[in-house]
Amino acid sequence: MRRPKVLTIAGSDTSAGAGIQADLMTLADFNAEGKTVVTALTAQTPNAVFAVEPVGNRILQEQLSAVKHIALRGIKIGLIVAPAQVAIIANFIRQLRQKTAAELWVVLDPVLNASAGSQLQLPGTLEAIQSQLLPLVDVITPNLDEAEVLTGLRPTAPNDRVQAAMQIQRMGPGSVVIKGGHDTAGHCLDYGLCGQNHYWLQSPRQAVSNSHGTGCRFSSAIAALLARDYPLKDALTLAKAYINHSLALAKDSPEANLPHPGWPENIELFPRALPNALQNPEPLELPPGPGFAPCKTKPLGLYPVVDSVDWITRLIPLAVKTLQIRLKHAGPDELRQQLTEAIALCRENEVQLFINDHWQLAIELDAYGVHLGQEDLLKADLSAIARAGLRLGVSTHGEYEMMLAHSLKPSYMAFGAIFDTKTKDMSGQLQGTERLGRYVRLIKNCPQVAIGGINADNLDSVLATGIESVAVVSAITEAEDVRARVKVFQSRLEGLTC
Ligand SMILES: Cc1ncc(COP(=O)(O)OP(=O)(O)O)c(N)n1
Ligand SMILES: Cc1nc(C(=O)O)sc1CCOP(=O)(O)O
Ligand SMILES: [Mg+2]
Repeated sequence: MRRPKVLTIAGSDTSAGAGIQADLMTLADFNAEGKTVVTALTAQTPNAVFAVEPVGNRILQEQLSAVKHIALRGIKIGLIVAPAQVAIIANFIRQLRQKTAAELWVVLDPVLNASAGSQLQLPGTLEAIQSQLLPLVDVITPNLDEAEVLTGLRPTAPNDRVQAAMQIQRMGPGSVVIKGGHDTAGHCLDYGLCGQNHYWLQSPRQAVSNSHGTGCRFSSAIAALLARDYPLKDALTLAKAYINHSLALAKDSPEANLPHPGWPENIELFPRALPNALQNPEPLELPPGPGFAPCKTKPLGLYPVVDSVDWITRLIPLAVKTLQIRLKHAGPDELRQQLTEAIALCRENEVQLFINDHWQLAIELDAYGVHLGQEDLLKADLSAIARAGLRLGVSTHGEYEMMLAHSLKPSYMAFGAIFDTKTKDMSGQLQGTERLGRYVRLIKNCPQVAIGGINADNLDSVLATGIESVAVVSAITEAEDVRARVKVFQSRLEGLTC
């Protein structure tokens, strides 16, 4: 799917800073093809609304009929001005869902804040949205004012944000994103309740004289990204980076529209992912001191991940310089014995050996490095790993996890799973080469490794992204001729650095 089709159902804004005009430009920035259904005409500048006129029910219905045959992957809903409009739109979504088995994401930007709401909406619209539309919505993106209108509680503190999101979730939407753009602290804290998972994103507050249209852009970006099969946590991360970029480029004029800056490509403008703002409203802290030791060999090159000392013994004579031992089923005695042998063998042969998961043993046995997944990362004593001089490699699956890992300045970051793999269930976490290319361009000063489903046949497409190291399991361990397979990988990877 190159350019998924996404419909925006919203009001027209004469200033083009918000509404359907801003939605279309945002959808284009995220490579989605926009379709439009107009709910109202407005006459406005970035800072004043002069007139709002709802379109009649018949023309609203006709517009929806005209797009109902399009294979839509996403719908973004913005301004709705009358209860009758809510009923027509809800009916349209119900019919579309009945008609097609394909996934259709519906994102609602509720445009409900008390002051604008009183100017823009007819009485009964809010109640109609709550009773008829919310049960059909996948993601709702209220700001603090709108969350307060929906729940009666202003969710200022992180815990209130969770409570408010849960309350809104009970009204129907599977996911609730409470935007922190109106936070008064030095940072904005955005919170996503996605099913039962909690995601927190922190960005420095940017004071601009006109932030008109940020809500429209944010929700349109999310709709486009969901339509492109991004998981919601990654869509949030990218949508926030987009808003941050737009605000950073804003002209200091109340009349100037915020720019549409294109796909986010500057890591400095990405939000920081916080593991759990309830326990700790700060980003994961870098361990004090010099941080994690760098890897000696850069790039890591071919990086086989194996499950025994036997495999390490076979691969060392083939000039493999980076290895990982990944033991998932060994009991404590066998684990200690295998790791002790593997570490000694690799040290003797100047091979960089990473221990998967078992960071305490890795420290105790003075290993070269450890590799941790995101969940282990939150439980591990990162300062102890850094103090002991061990390298740290971190798994990431998408932009949200990438931002969590990036704040730690690890010795390398792994991006996966690039392709489907039989070695581990990675469903819902496949990245593909287009996304891999974006990670490679974003992360400038940390060695990078791609993993997941990489084999001799698809290696060229992986290397075309600019990645210089690949971690593989089955491509090596299931090769008929291991020596020949290692050579294939080595020659293509070495070719990159010649
Ligand atoms: C290089 C590399 N990248 C990713 C992984 C996956 O690690 P993790 O997320 O900890 O999952 P398990 O390997 O423990 O199943 C890896 N091992 N190596
Ligand atoms: C262990 C593992 N971790 C992944 C991740 O994306 O984090 S993918 C993966 C399996 C890699 O095996 P193969 O090379 O056989 O596909
Ligand atoms: Mg692990």
